[in-house]
Amino acid sequence: MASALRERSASASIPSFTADAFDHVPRVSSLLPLPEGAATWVYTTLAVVLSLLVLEQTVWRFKKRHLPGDSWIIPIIGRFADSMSPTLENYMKQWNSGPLSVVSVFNIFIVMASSNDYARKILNSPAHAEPCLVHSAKQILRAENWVFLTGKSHVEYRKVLNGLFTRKALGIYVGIQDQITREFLKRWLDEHTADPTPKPIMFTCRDLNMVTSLRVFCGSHIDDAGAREITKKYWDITLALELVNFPLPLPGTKVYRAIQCRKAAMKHLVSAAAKSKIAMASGKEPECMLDYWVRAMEEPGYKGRKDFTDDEMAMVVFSFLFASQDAMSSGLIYGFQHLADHPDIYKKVREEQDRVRGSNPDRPVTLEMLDEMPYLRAFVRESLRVKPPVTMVPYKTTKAFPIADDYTVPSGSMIIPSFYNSLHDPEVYPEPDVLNPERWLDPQSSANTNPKNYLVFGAGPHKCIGLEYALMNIAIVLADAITMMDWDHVRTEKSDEVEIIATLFPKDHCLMTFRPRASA
Ligand code: HEM
Repeated sequence: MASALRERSASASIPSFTADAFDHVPRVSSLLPLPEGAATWVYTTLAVVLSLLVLEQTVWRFKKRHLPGDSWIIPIIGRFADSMSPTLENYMKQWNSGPLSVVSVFNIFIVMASSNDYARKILNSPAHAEPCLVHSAKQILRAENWVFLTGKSHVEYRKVLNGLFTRKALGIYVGIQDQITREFLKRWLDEHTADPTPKPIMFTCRDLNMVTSLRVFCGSHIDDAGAREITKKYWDITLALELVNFPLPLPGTKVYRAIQCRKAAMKHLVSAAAKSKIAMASGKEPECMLDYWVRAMEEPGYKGRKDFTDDEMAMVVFSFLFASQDAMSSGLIYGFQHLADHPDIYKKVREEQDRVRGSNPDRPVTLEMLDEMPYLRAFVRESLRVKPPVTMVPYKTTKAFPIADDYTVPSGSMIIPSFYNSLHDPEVYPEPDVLNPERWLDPQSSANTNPKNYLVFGAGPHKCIGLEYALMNIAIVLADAITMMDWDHVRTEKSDEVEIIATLFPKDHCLMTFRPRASA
């Protein structure tokens, strides 16, 4: 008996690899009561899924090569969770991990370029990379929008549109910007007089900016109800501007809601373009960008160039709203916050305003007056440098892009030049986090002698077309606000934290109080 037990336990502890040895192990098929055909299907599916997962990791490693980035990726979604709630700290970690680094989101291979040289190389290599903006941009703007054009057709389009931002054109817009700003500031003052508790200026600034844009672009060709509808719905577009969205624009998704907003806005913009053509044909004076554009198309020198349909004009105006609303709002809000937090700078900006406006604070702002405000212009430039509204612009490689001697970005990848490190380079901007408008006042300063670092508006063939308009508008709002009102920023522990909603905003949305100016 004892020897029999010994024999049995020995054979049980070290089974020999014969078919018999597995006789006591229940067969998998007996655990899963599947008909034989279905079992084959399940095994095949499992094998295919497993192979795809292995393939996914292998492709990732193959593309990544030696660049900093995850050693393996979360299957299918990759860093989707991070892209849903991006933080500046996470981005900075990524940018500081190397001049080129990689991430994967929904199997989109993404190369981040953080150095000035690589960022500029991407922006200036139209043969290898073109802007794709965020993932949802084509769905929101429509794939045929001019901003997606490349090469010769993009150059031709831009040649016409550049004409909308000449000094002569800006001279028309400045009066509209000044007038709308004053109307809004009066309303802010009334609201703060009725209820002096500090209020976040996030949405007040967004509304001011949207109404200014609509009136500059479309004048009275959009009625107040239309302007209100676009202003109200536009937030849905901002929310959809994540780096990578849920792939399908199904009802209920952010991209779906953004598309509905575009449709509503386009209805008003197409009608505005048609009304502008009628107004100009009847001999009226141009009062907005659309009028100015229609008039330019009627000039004899324009013959033979592209005629724009109402729909095409509306799509251009929509692209301007798309490109400007978030960036301008961010620039404005940080402009208010930075001025309020730096009383010495606030004082200098106000002194300059009083000097230029003399005894008449109600005198409408003109381009010539803005020329006499170098300190304000230096401040706006510096405020945008410290907190650049657009920290990066996604591009897509159209062919393999040999960006470095030891690395070629595969064709079809997303490649993202980031501007933050260029704009905070201590060699060019000593004490880069310090807000110092004076660095722009000395023509020999390293800030002025290294313009290639100032990437707030990008570079290359797609450099921001609205640059001068943007600088002018932020300057006018701050100039009017500092002339008409006294303001205080209520600092919270979140004032210096950054929230990324398409562009950068202070996390507490900047709590301000405004009072009528005590002394003129
Ligand atoms: C503070 C405000 C603004 C900032 C920071 C800003 C920044 C930028 C940046 C970084 C780019 C990408 C450049 C590139 O790919 O190299 C860009 C492109 C563009 N911006 Fe702006 N922008 C601002 C305001 C505006 C305004 C007010 C308008 C229109 C009125 C505008 C219209 C455009 C357009 C149409 C493009 C695409 C140009 C093209 O593809 O040719 N932007 N902007």
